[in-house]
Amino acid sequence: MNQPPTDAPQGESIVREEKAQLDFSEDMSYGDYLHLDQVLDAQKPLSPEHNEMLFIIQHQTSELWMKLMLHELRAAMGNLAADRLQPCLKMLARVSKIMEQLVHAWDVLATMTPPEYSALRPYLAHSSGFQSFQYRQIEFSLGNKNAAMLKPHAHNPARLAQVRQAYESPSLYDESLRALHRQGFAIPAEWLDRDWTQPYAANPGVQEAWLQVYRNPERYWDLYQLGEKLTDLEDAFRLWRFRHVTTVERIIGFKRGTGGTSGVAYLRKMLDIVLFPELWSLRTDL
Ligand code: HEM
Ligand SMILES: N[C@@H](CC(=O)c1ccccc1NC=O)C(=O)O
Repeated sequence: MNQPPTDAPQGESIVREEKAQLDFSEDMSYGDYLHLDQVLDAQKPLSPEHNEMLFIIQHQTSELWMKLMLHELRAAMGNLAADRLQPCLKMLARVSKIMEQLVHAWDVLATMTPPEYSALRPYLAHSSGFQSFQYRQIEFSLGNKNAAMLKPHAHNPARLAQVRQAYESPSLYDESLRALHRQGFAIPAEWLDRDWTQPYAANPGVQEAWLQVYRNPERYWDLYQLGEKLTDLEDAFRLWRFRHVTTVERIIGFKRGTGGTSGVAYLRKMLDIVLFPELWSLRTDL
């Protein structure tokens, strides 16, 4: 067997030589800064099941990533509204990477088998991801508006106000069309100022504007990049929806959801949603 040379620094001496800070009786430590006492004390299984820890941590980490996604999305929309395209593009790239991270996260949850989940499912009562107020804000910010989705938050006025804010505000795509207009593209007036609570409806004038951008990328480089960043984001979101419904089917089959929906059939309907329609349809005409 290979032995390390006798004069090689060992663990204890490495730490000593590096002069690492070791006393945190007065100083702020790693755990203090990150409030790990709170974060790591927030997993409270209700069942005796081993697999409930996976279920809780999967959802809590997803909610943390969603928190960052909303933070970036809001800032991206602020930059877009102020015609600061470059910072907006950088933030949208991060949002898509977070979404990709959440797509890959399904691999961890998919290690849970149907009998493992069935054992802890009764403890979930009627709670469901359907009631995620951060998820709903993301959907609304991306333009998937639906008044019925406000109802699960009615019992919590502060949360309801946050979700309603996203519901009543222009979406990322609405802001993109306003940016196109400010750069001289003919966007129909009713698409520039409308009742933002209504879902977006595709429009030939909007498609024509994007077509001009995609036919002249060098001339409209920023907007062309914006179009592709939006496409990246919708692409990643579609993958997330697909992994969700497939993971759900392999774990609970066609059982009704704890949130009261039909389950897989409901989630499959969500696969048909198109957030940025002209960015997809223009490709046929290029
Ligand atoms: C065993 C794992 C899971 C199962 C069986 C499951 C099942 C379901 C079902 C059946 C629904 C439809 C609503 C209902 O009636 O309950 C739903 C919705 C939802 N789930 Fe999951 N889910 C799982 C994991 C997750 C994870 C890890 C997340 C990530 C945060 C998540 C987020 C959501 C969201 C956001 C919705 C609402 C979707 C929408 O309205 O479009 N779910 N889930
Ligand atoms: N809707 C799921 C339950 C569920 O998945 C869930 C329950 C509580 C907290 C988060 C959940 N995740 C996503 O829907 C079910 O029907 O089994």
